[in-house]
Amino acid sequence: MFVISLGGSILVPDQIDTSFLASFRTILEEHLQDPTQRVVLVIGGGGPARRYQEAYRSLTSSPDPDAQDWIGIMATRLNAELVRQALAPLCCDPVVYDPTGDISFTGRILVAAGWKPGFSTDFDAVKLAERFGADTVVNLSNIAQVYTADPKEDPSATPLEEVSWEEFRRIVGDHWTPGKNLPFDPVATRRAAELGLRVIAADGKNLDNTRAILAGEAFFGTRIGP
Ligand SMILES: Nc1ncnc2c1ncn2[C@@H]1O[C@H](COP(=O)(O)OP(=O)(O)O)[C@@H](O)[C@H]1O
Ligand SMILES: O=c1ccn([C@@H]2O[C@H](COP(=O)(O)OP(=O)(O)O)[C@@H](O)[C@H]2O)c(=O)[nH]1
Repeated sequence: MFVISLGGSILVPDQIDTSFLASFRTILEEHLQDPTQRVVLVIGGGGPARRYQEAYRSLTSSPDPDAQDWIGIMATRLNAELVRQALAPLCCDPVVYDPTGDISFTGRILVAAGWKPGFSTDFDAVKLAERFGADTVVNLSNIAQVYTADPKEDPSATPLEEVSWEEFRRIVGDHWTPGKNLPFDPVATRRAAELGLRVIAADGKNLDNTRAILAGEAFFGTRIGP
């Protein structure tokens, strides 16, 4: 079973990318033609999460980090409900909010969203991988590879094919900031390292590449961990 963490920037960069969602659904349908496969899909908050968090920050002199996170969580839940309904009948269980709670997984795809403050949906994806015994989280976002530093801030940053958890922790740091754009969040990184999970980071818009990842074929991206 794959756990896929679908970055909000792919699904809802600003407006909802319905043509992306339609193509992504086709990829999942193809993958699930193999009756032994199931997929857990964790949905991020994207543009709306950042916009609503920014609005809140502009309205208060000392913004509360948990309040910002709750606003982001609600954006992930709205996005996830759209995905769940769009994937019916492959997905017939309610959207998962608490990855450690009671979970009904009777369909072929389980859709999950944000849980509680302190991290991003990357951590929820790690908890779900732990819960279902998956060894790989596919992290689809707006970057094709992880770089040695944020390429938007450091023009000398170079892309990585593979990176150990130890090295990756040095890149993303240890501190959580609501709404922060990172290839994989620091809290999720800590837990994934403890579990010895493998994370594949790849460009979510490249659907051929996503198909290759799910098929176990050669792909373009970064392997984090073992
Ligand atoms: N070391 C790094 N390598 C690649 N991207 C990085 C790095 N550090 C920070 N980033 C930023 O992380 C962003 C990807 O995260 P994010 O926008 O949150 O994706 P998503 O919403 O798809 O999950 C990139 O746009 C990039 O600017
Ligand atoms: O379990 C969760 C999931 C999300 N968030 C908040 O919701 C925002 C949007 O989620 P995420 O960063 O995963 O979305 P993406 O980066 O994919 O757009 C995060 O920045 C957090 O502020 C949270 O607090 N707890």
